[in-house]
Amino acid sequence: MNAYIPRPLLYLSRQHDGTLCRHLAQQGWKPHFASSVSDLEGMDLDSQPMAGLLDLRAGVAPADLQAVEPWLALRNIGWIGLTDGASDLTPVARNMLGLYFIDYCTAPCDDAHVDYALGHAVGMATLRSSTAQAFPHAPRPDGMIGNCEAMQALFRSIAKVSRWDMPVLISGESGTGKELAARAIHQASARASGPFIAVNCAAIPPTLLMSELFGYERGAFTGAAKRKPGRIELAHGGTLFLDEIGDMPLESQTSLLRFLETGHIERLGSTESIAVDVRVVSATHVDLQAAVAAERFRGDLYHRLCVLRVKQPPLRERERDIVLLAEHILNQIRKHSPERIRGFSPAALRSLHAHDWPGNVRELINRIRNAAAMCEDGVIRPCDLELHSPAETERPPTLAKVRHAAELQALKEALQRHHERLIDVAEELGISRVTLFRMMREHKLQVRRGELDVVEQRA
Ligand SMILES: Nc1ncnc2c1ncn2[C@@H]1O[C@H](COP(=O)(O)OP(=O)(O)OP(=O)(O)O)[C@@H](O)[C@H]1O
Repeated sequence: MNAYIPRPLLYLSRQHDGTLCRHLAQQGWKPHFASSVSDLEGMDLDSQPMAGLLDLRAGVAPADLQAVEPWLALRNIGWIGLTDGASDLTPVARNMLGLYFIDYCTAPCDDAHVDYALGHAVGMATLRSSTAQAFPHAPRPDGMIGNCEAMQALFRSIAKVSRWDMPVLISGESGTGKELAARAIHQASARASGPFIAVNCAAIPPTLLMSELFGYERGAFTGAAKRKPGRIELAHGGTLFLDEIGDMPLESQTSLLRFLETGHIERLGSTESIAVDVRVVSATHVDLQAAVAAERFRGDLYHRLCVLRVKQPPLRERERDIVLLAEHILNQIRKHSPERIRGFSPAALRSLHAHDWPGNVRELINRIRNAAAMCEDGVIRPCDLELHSPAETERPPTLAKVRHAAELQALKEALQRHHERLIDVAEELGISRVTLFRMMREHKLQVRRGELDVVEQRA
C-alpha cells in the first residue's frame, strides 16, 4: 500500500520504537525522527501536509509538552499520540491530546489502527492546509483585510490618492476602518518615511484642541510650564490625520483653514510663524455637506479638506469578507490569549455570515473577543457569539442531496429529450433498463404515454 510514494511523517519520541519504525517504512512512510524539542527546532520542515506521531509514553514532562505546543498547533501537521492509555496521562498531556490531536493509539499498537490513524492525520492536515489557502487571512502590509468588491474598490482608491500630495477626505460610518485607510494612504505615499500623526477631534475637549493642534509657548496660559509643539508641527514631513473632523469647533476650524492656506502655524503665546509641510487626511462619519448647509462647518474649510475623496464601505456591504475578517480578528486575539483557541465551529462561521451586520467592524471585533473568552474547549460556537445557529435550511447541501438532485435533473431531461423512449434514455445515460426503472422508482418518476411531460408521482 503506497509503498512507492514516501509520505512524510514527523516522529517525536525519546525512544523510537524499532518495530513500529520498520512497519512505517513498509507502509511507505518517510519519517523525520526527533528525540527532543531542540531536534525539532533544527529541522527544515517545509509546509507540506504531513502526519505527526508524538510519543506521550516515556514520561514527557509538562514543560516539554508545552515547548512542543507550537508544533502541535501547525495546521499542516496532523498529530497522532502514542499512549499507554489516555487515563494514564498527566492532566496537561490529556488536555493537549484533546486540543491538538486527531487520534491516539494505545500501546502495544495495533498496526491497522496506526495505519488508519496516520492516513487520517495526513488527510486532515491536507484539508486544513487547503482551507487555509481558500481563506487567506493574511492582511495587506497596511493591515487591511478585504476581498469583496467594495474593499477592492477602496484599495484602488487608496492606491490612486496616495500618488497625489493633496488633502483627502475619508467618509464612512463609525468603526469601519477610516483610520486604517488613512494609515494605508500615508504608507503608500511619498511621505511614508515621515510621521503619521492622528488627532481625534471629537475626543479632545474643545478648550484643549487649539493647544493640541498648534502647540504653545511656556507661560502661554496657566499651567503651560514649558513649550510644547502641537500635533501639526509634529507631523512635519508626514501626514496629519484629523479624525471626526465634523466635530471640530468653529474656532479651531478657522485656525486650521489659515494653516491650510498659508502652510504656517503660530504656537499659542507666540507670534513666530513656523512653516510646516504636512499632508492632511481627514475623516468624518457625519455628512459634512449637510453640516456646511447647517452652518456647523465652514464651507471654505470643507473645500480645502475635500480635494480627493475616499468612501469607506460599511460592514453590511462587505458580506463576503465577514468570515475573512472574523478569522483575522481571531488570529490577533490568539496572540494575547491566555488559552489555546482552536477556531470557529462551522455553525459559528455560518452564523457570522448569516448575521445582518450593521456598519461597524468594532461590533464584530467585540463579539469575537467576548466569544474567545467565553468559549469552551477553545471552539467558538454560535452561542458564544450570541448569534442564532443558522437554520438547517441554510446549511450547504450534503453530497447525497446534491447527487440526488443531479440524478433527478438528468433523468427528467433525458426522458423529455427522448420522448419517453426508455431504451434510448437508458442508452444515453449509460445504464441498463433495469437500473433506469429502479432510479425512476426511487425518484418517484413516471411517464405518461403520449405526453411529453414527465410527471412526478405523488408519494
Ligand atoms: N478592512 C479591515 N481589515 C482589518 N481590520 C479592520 C478593517 N476595517 C476595520 N478594521 C478594524 O476595525 C477597527 C475600527 O477601525 P478604525 O478605528 O480604523 O475605524 P474608524 O472608522 O476610524 O472608526 P471611528 O469612526 O470610530 O474613528 C480597528 O480595530 C480596525 O483594525
